[in-house]
This record gives sequence, C-alpha cells and structure tokens, in this order.
Amino acid sequence: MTTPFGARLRAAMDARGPVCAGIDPHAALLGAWGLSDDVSGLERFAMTSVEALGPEVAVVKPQSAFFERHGSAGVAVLERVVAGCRELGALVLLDVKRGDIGTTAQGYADAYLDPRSPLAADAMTASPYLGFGSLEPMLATAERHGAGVFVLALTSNPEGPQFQHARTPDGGSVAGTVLAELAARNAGAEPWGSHGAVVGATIGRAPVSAEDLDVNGPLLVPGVGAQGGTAESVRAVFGDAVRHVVPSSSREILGAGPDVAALRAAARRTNEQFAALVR
Ligand SMILES: O=C(O)c1cc(=O)[nH]c(=O)n1[C@@H]1O[C@H](COP(=O)(O)O)[C@@H](O)[C@H]1O
Repeated sequence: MTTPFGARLRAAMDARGPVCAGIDPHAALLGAWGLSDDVSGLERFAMTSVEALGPEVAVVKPQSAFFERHGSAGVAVLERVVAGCRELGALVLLDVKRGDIGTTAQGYADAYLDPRSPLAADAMTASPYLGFGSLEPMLATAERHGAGVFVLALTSNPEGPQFQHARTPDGGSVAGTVLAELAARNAGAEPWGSHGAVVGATIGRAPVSAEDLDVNGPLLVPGVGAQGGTAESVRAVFGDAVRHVVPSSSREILGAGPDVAALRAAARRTNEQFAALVR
C-alpha cells in the first residue's frame, strides 16, 4: 500500500525542515533574474529552481498560473518541474486552487493526483467555494493514491474575510466550517492526516481558535516573507496549532536567485527561522 501523504510529509519535514518553497515564475522575477518573459526564460527559471530547491526543502509548490500563462509549452515546463522535484526528493504541492461540481472535480483530481497523469503531484490546492462536499472526488482520489489536498480556509489576501469570516446558519464561520470538515476527515490518522488547510500568516484576527486550527493535518501558511509574515507573527496567530505549520514562501526565496547556492541558502535560512516552531 502507498504510504499516505500525511506520513510522507511528516517524514520529509523531519528530515529537511518545515518550509515549503514556492516556484512562482512571475514576469517581475524573470526580469530580476535577467531572463526574458517567454518560454525559454520560464524554462531557465523553473529548472534552476528545481536544481536548487528539489534536494533542499521538504515541499516545493509550483504555482500553475505562471506556467499556464505561457500556453501548452509552459504547461510542459510545469510537468518537468513536478517530475524533477520529485526525483530530487521533494514532495510537490501543485498550486492550482481548483473547485467545481463533483463530476468536474473528478477531472481535476485525475489531472493532478492520479499517478498516470503527466501532471501528477503529491498534493494539490483546492477551493471550497462550491461547498466542502464538492471536493469529495479530490479527497477520495488523493486517499486512493497516497496524495493530499490543501483546502483554502483563511487566505492571506485582504479580500478573504468577506466570505471566509461570514457566519453560517449554525453561528459558526465559513472558515471554521472548512476547518471542522478537515478535522473530521483527518480524525484518527497517525502521525496526522493527509488533508491540510491553507491559513495565511497575515490573517490577524480571525473567527477561529487555535483549537479549531488543529485539524490533525498540515496547515499550509503562505504570506511568510514577501507578504510580511515572520516566525513571531506565525507563533502569535497559531498558538498551540503552530506545530502543524508548513510555512510557505515564494518571492523571498526566489528573489535570492538565479544563483543556485544563494537560492538554497535562502531556503535554509527560512527553514532555520521556522524549525523551532514546529517541534
Ligand atoms: O495557496 C497558496 O499558496 C496561497 C494562499 C494564500 O492565502 N495566499 C497566497 O499568497 N498563496 C500563494 O502563495 C504564493 C505567494 O507567496 P509569496 O511570494 O511568498 O508572497 C502565490 O503562489 C499565492 O498564490
């Protein structure tokens, strides 16, 4: 039987540190690396990131949007990023933030979580806006293949609270409902479950407690670095749930490139800042 994603993630974090390094080939970053904003620039950026980060961090998170904007040739580069990072020992969380009615959700699950797909990753990001139950095909497909799903709960952008803090008829919040559903799904799993919540480092006051944040699964925490989140602010926001945190940083680490050693050193620094939090 395939080892569940949750167990693989725990082992990878113990071995390499907790940080998830994003691969976000923004036009601005391509420029900062002296690369052209086209497929050849994208390929150079992406494969340099793979070489630097694949052997270094527990999880790599390629942002699909920045590959898709170059069309099918860009998606072909993304396929090489996914395969290359996995070959170098990093888990791959594909950031696609998908969500749709069940039958279509199955299509997304097949695309990103079925090992027979050219874009098969270890985990994907999903949006619960069509209802948590609409994600069932992704959760079930992930479980079948030892993969995981990270569901948006409290995102790092300022617009997030409009929906995520909204109250449900039972008096809870939308974000709290997502967290409760994840906790139920991960219940009993050891060392923790395979499905995580996305909770930004910069959320400030949120309608959930540290207890709610303990979903017996990983908490992907973007907003670290470029968006202002630090180890201290993460400790303040997450309380006891801080041991579940997978801090995610894209621009701050990538800004150290294109030198491979400098990129690795930036990832290592972020790991050092957060290592003590998650023990
Ligand atoms: O799912 C995510 O990773 C994500 C969730 C969120 O709430 N906020 C957020 O910034 N992200 C992603 O994190 C990346 C930006 O990270 P930085 O460049 O470190 O700010 C982008 O790929 C975003 O899509």
